[in-house]
Amino acid sequence: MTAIHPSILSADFANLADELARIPSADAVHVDVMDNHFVPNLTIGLPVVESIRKVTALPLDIHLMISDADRWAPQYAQAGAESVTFHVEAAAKPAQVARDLRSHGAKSAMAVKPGTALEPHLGLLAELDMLLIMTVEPGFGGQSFMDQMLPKIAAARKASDDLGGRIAVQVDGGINADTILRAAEAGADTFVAGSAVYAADDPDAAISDLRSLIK
Ligand SMILES: O=C(CO)[C@@H](O)[C@H](O)COP(=O)(O)O
Repeated sequence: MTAIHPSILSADFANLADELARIPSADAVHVDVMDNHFVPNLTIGLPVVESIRKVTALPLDIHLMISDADRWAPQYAQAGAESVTFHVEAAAKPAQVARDLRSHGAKSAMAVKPGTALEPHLGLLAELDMLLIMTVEPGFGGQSFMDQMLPKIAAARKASDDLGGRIAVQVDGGINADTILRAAEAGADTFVAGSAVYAADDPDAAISDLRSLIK
């Protein structure tokens, strides 16, 4: 099973309800929360996520690019997110964060930046439902896919398969018609696409086009 999660980072933030209505076939909406501390960019926080929850029936896939994930992550689960991704680099007790997310009814996911090795953190897999392999430096949309992350995607796939394939392998950054197949062949099954979807005249058609490339 594969899934396409459009990132609203490339959408019009002044018209989010309309922008969400343009992607009815998305498997989930990817919401990038940035604090200008963990990453050098500032986007939205909890109140906006709560408002988004009210205007779309699509599942919310929250990607926290914020410091102190231990404190904030559970609140996004309480806001109705289907999944909450925290960065392992930003969590003091990642296993506890993952448990907290699940206890609030959300899937728990852990992200690693391009420079962060995956192996030291594989002991957390039992607490996780998804691994996010960043394929750009987090912070901005419209960057180029880092091919050097392909082995890390493959390692995440193997780690998931060793546990029966239960854990989704998400990729985020530079996913478009030129790169999605490489990421899929390396083992990714969940694809975040921002500019490739929202720069298109018809974002929902762009989702279909991406889907057709990995079928
Ligand atoms: O988390 C991030 C960026 O840090 C992403 O979710 C971007 O929004 C993806 O945008 P594109 O690379 O697809 O334009």
